[in-house]
Amino acid sequence: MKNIIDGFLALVKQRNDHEPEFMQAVEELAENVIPFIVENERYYGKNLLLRMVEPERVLIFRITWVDDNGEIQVNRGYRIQMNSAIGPYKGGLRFHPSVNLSILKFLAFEQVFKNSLTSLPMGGGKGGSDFNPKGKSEGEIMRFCQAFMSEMYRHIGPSTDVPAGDIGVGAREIGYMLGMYKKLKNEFTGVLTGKGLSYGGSLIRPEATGYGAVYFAQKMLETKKDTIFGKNVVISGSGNVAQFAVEKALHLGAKVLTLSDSSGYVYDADGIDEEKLAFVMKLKNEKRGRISEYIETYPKATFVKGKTPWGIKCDIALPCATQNELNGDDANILLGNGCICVAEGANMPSTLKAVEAFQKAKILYAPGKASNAGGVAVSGLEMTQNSLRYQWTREEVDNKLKNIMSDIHKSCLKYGTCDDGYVDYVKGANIAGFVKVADAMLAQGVV
Ligand SMILES: NC(=O)C1=CN([C@@H]2O[C@H](COP(=O)(O)OP(=O)(O)OC[C@H]3O[C@@H](n4cnc5c(N)ncnc54)[C@H](OP(=O)(O)O)[C@@H]3O)[C@@H](O)[C@H]2O)C=CC1
Ligand SMILES: O=C(O)CCC(=O)C(=O)O
Repeated sequence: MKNIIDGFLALVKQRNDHEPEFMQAVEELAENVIPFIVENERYYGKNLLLRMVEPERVLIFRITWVDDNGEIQVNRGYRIQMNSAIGPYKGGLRFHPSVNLSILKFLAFEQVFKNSLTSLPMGGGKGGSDFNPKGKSEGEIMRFCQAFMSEMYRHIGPSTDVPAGDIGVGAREIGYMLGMYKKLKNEFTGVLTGKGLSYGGSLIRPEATGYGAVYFAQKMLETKKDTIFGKNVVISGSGNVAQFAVEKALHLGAKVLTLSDSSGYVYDADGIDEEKLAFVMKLKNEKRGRISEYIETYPKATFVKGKTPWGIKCDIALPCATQNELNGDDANILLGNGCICVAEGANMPSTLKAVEAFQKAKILYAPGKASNAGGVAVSGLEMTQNSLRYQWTREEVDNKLKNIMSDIHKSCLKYGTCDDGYVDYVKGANIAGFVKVADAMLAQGVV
């Protein structure tokens, strides 16, 4: 089996050399899916995985815009239309200086299986730009978003490709992009999700990824007859996903000890409560400040510059910042400190070595494609509401989100429960995600 997997990975690497993040995501999936394909005649010999690692379409385009000093700026835009077997391409847009083809291809690849797990009819895609929103004025952000959409509108549509937010793209940016799309196409459709409530957005979409990750952690703990109540939780990031992971963890009676951004982390031994969370939301979403400013208002907390929070003793860790933010050494420190559960809010935040360590220790460990699927799931529900020209209540959407997270958890149990009872959530998510996409591809022929 190892030879088959190695041979497959060598072939993929040949075509995608210099794309380490993409290869990491492919390797993690291939380890589980290739043995499954070999054991199942229905999927064997059809080159399904080889087809899935090749994007259906990669769009790379120039974005030009004028900054506040009148200088012409040039950025690179991307949209990876990875797989449309089960529905229109669906996935976020990331605006961050680190954005490149490898990062967006790994995100688009993971999105295919994540979207499949939600059981909603959504294919997988991802896009973005190397534009850095930090320090930009409101006018610059708007002009950049308009310039981005002035090319992207040709390639998307409510039944073709439906982008949303990701790092650096929230409701503000989605609003500016929708405005431009509407102007160019002269139509009001649900072509983007994560919209504001007054123009077709869904209740609970901002909360969905963070809430969903905590719902998933809760489901994992239930398998051990445990709950999140009273647990110490360490969270990284302080953006959309992290903020609502804190909120739901607090609702369920946990104590949250940390938050972070790319400059370091804050540790608050007294716990980040509702009031402190409201401060962080204002700091990050309105003032667009740095997490280090937390200690100016809450001086009992400490700020640790340039470090990640994994050294803080906890029961549960929720990485909610970015890819590869938690390495093998971090994983061993968490395990040494008694951590029993890791649910990823971010996409691929744990390196392969970290995943290996969690699995070897047999703790509850959920990969992002399962535990952070709540965001795209509610995006799918936003698409449904747009098609119906209707808006469900907060409770209705939250209940649907809970049910979807619970069903994803069941799918992981179905395909990931080992002979000794240990649940390999990575295997479960990879195979469950694969099956639906593979069945659709088989039904649609070689296209
Ligand atoms: N939004 C969503 O619905 C979904 C998001 N995700 C994933 O969740 C993660 C967070 O996304 P989201 O909260 O939306 O994004 P935001 O832009 O709202 O927040 C990102 C957070 O991560 C931090 N961060 C970004 N890059 C780095 C880095 N290189 N090192 C350390 N910290 C970093 C940011 O700090 P700083 O401000 O300093 O850059 C910020 O605190 C991403 O992996 C994303 O792909 C997954 C599913 C859905
Ligand atoms: O809501 C969406 O369409 C995409 C969310 C996303 O980018 C993700 O799940 O990583």
